[in-house]
Amino acid sequence: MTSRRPSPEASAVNVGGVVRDDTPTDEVDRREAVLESLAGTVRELIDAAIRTTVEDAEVHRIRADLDALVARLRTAQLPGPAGIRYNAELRSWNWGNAVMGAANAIAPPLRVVHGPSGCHADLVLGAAYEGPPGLVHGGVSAMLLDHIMGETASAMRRTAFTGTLTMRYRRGTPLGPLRLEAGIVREEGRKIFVAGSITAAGGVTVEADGVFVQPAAGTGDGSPQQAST
Ligand SMILES: CCCCCCCCCCCCCC(=O)SCCNC(=O)CCNC(=O)[C@H](O)C(C)(C)COP(=O)(O)OP(=O)(O)OC[C@H]1O[C@@H](n2cnc3c(N)ncnc32)[C@H](O)[C@@H]1OP(=O)(O)O
Repeated sequence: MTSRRPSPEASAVNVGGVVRDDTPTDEVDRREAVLESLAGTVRELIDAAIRTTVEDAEVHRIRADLDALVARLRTAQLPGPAGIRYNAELRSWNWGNAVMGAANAIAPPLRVVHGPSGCHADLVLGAAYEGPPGLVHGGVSAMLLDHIMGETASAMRRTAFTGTLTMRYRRGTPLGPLRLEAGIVREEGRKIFVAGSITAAGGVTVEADGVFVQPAAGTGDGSPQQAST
């Protein structure tokens, strides 16, 4: 580990809940790739743990090995959640985010593409996201739509919190490849109305309407425009 790795304790300045961190962008990129690789393996671990059929004694041995690995990771830890950080170049990173955090193995993770008429994301959900047999858990569908609709509302240039999210589950969403889409319907003052959907091989499975609210001036999180997440 180099001494220039992201080190909030050393260089961070808290700005209203979003943390200024003067780690250079190339160092952030490097560290992000390292943590993303770890998260990918942990994601594999989650899937393997759900689907394993190895005998009990082997499960206990694997658990002991994993306990040792957890202890090694815990030798140097942030004091709390990862939060959102940004540097002077407005490179931002929120590695713990539940939906798109690069270091978060329970995030699918989502890679949102911004286009002229909204956002979309393609992803594949496996066994870790199951609700009804073979189908995506309804809360997971809501989480994914909340995120892509919120990111659409924010357009990477303003803060917008979810005020109201209304879901219509048209039919079961199968585990496997999915597409999320979201677009702004209209804006009224600080309110941004957004529509979103999940599409599987057979068509749309979930539709959502959301009202996202920009907090009144002085009550936002003080974050900058996000150059990247
Ligand atoms: C800059 C960086 C960008 C980064 C982007 C990265 C992507 C991030 C993607 C993240 C995605 C994930 C996103 C997440 O997960 S965000 C996490 C989940 N959401 C929250 O935690 C929000 C909690 N609630 C609040 O903070 C406040 O209640 C908010 C900010 C929502 C409003 O508090 P505020 O004090 O400001 O409100 P106001 O009373 O002055 O009313 C103002 C107007 O708004 C209307 N209203 C109020 N409440 C609601 C409501 N619940 N539904 C519909 N409408 C509502 C109200 O009628 C009024 O309209 P009008 O009467 O003027 O017509």
